[in-house]
Amino acid sequence: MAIATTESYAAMLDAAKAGGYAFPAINITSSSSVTAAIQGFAEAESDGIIQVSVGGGQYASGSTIKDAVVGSLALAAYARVVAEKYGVTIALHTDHCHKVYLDEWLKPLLKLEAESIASGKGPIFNSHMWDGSSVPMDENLLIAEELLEMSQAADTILEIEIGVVGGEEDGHSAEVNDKLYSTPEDGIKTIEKLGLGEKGRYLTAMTFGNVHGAYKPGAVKLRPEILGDIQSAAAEKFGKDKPFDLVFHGGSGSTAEEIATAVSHGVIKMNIDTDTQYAYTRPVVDHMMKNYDGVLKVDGEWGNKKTYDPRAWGKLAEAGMAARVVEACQQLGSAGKKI
Ligand SMILES: O=C(CO)COP(=O)(O)O
Ligand SMILES: O=C[C@H](O)COP(=O)(O)O
Ligand SMILES: [Zn+2]
Ligand SMILES: [Zn+2]
Repeated sequence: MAIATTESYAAMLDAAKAGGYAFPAINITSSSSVTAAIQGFAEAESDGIIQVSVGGGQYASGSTIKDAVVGSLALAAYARVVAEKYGVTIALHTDHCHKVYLDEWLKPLLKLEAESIASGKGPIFNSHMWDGSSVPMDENLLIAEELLEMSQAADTILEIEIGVVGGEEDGHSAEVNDKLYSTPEDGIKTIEKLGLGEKGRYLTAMTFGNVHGAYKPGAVKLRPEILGDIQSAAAEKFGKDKPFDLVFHGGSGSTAEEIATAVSHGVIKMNIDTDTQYAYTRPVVDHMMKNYDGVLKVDGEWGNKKTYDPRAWGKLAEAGMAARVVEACQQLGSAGKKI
């Protein structure tokens, strides 16, 4: 088992929908965080999803280079090689692509993937997100329709955002307003434009108060039951039970109950970044503080190479992040679920 194929990714998503569980989708930005996420999935005996944001791709290309396509391809290539060693299937995804990044990031990736398919090779990523939250709904769906067509040529699944996820994502900050909560009308409009799979499979991030980042309890009002209302209205209109394959953004800091309710309404992918970032950094801070006079050359001493070797603290970081991935798999019900 290794990086998902088109078929095995579809099987993962179908199994999650039928089985009432969801996969964590973990943001990765470096070879070390790719390893950490996959290690976590392996420890949980769970298949999973890793994803690159435009900022993550820029960083991975080299912080002075900032080429999101190069960095995304580099992370995918690294993941493809190392994932072979872990007994789980990992899907590769790209996260929020706003309109301003379509031409420099998502469309070039989709074109490269279509070429790869046309020449008989497999896809590179398994799915990509178009984030139309900063344009009017009609334009969001129009662009989604175009990208869904491109996704078919690339053999990838498209994720869309209906409503607005709050907080920040690569410089895009959303104001807290009623768009944080999607409506049944939004759901019906989406299916009227994009169909029920016959134009290509898509995942939908319907918003229910989601916010990127982690906040003190009470600051974020998640209303996951909204997802049930949207699924029911669409089911009644189009005659298909739970027609949406839903995505939960801003997974960090959510309670087990909020997660369970969202999953019960058809969430099959939950994005986690802030909590896994913290889980990666926390053990490094601990290591540096405990080994202060080893990682530093204090008072003319020579420090201790064994403590400042980046592998010494890197593996602690990876273990910390992996443990948070295991927790996510347990909360989402994907632990022990492998295709
Ligand atoms: O939604 C996310 C990535 O798209 C992650 O959100 P958090 O950082 O709140 O976990
Ligand atoms: O969009 C939210 C994800 O956490 C990605 O974050 P980023 O844009 O800072 O890389
Ligand atoms: Zn968004
Ligand atoms: Zn998000």
